[in-house]
Amino acid sequence: MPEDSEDIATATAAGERPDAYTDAHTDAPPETPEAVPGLAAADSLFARLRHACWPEWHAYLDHPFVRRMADGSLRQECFRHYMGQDYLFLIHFARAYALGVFKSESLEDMRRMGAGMAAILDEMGLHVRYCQSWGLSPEDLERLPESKATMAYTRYVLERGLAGDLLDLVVALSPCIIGYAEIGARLIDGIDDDHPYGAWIREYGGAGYRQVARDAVETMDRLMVERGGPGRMPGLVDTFRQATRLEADFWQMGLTLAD
Ligand SMILES: Cc1ncc(CN)c(N)n1
Repeated sequence: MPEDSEDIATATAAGERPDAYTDAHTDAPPETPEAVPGLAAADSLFARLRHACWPEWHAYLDHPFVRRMADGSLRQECFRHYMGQDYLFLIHFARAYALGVFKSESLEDMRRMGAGMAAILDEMGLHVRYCQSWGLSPEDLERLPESKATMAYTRYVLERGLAGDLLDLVVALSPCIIGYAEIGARLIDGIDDDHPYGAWIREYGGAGYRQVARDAVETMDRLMVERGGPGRMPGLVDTFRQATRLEADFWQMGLTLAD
């Protein structure tokens, strides 16, 4: 997690910056599931779901919001709107992890879900620091009206968790947790000290967040062994696809300042 609040205070929408994201993602789907370097093995459940939903995954990871954040050309207004909504989003995601504790059938799963909730609450420190640099308090953030994209995504995940079992819930959560680690890993390469979105990139591209994502990959695999079977795959793919589409919609909400 970045300690450097100057990093945050200088996060203004800069002009032209070198494009650090040009070879980030190809839209040609790989023939078989691929490993995600540093995050997931090719035969992991996450890699298989990512492969099954390749067009949606590509649209999420390579969204114009991400490209503009990478090259520094994203308008600060868009970033602020996104960060405010993301604060509300994370409150609901913390609730979803708490639901995961409730749905757990072993102490191991309870601990994992509890640790996931703690990681989400820690992540909100990034949002608080950014918003403080813009003169906003955490209370101001909590009072923001929730956008339709925030509501749609968070309620979808909570509903999957309520209607399904813990495996359904962790699959619904996975594009959020693991997708940002994949994006962060791509953006952090060669990033300048004065990058306008450096604090965000260092948060999601850093070792701490990568470990959170690795833990999520491992939990998914373990639950798939315990509760999965070939009959589960179509439903899990559907959940993963919907959550991934809702991630892309969330970027779009930031980019268009949608309410
Ligand atoms: C919308 C969204 N997706 C994912 C993350 C990373 N936990 C996030 N903060 N916001």
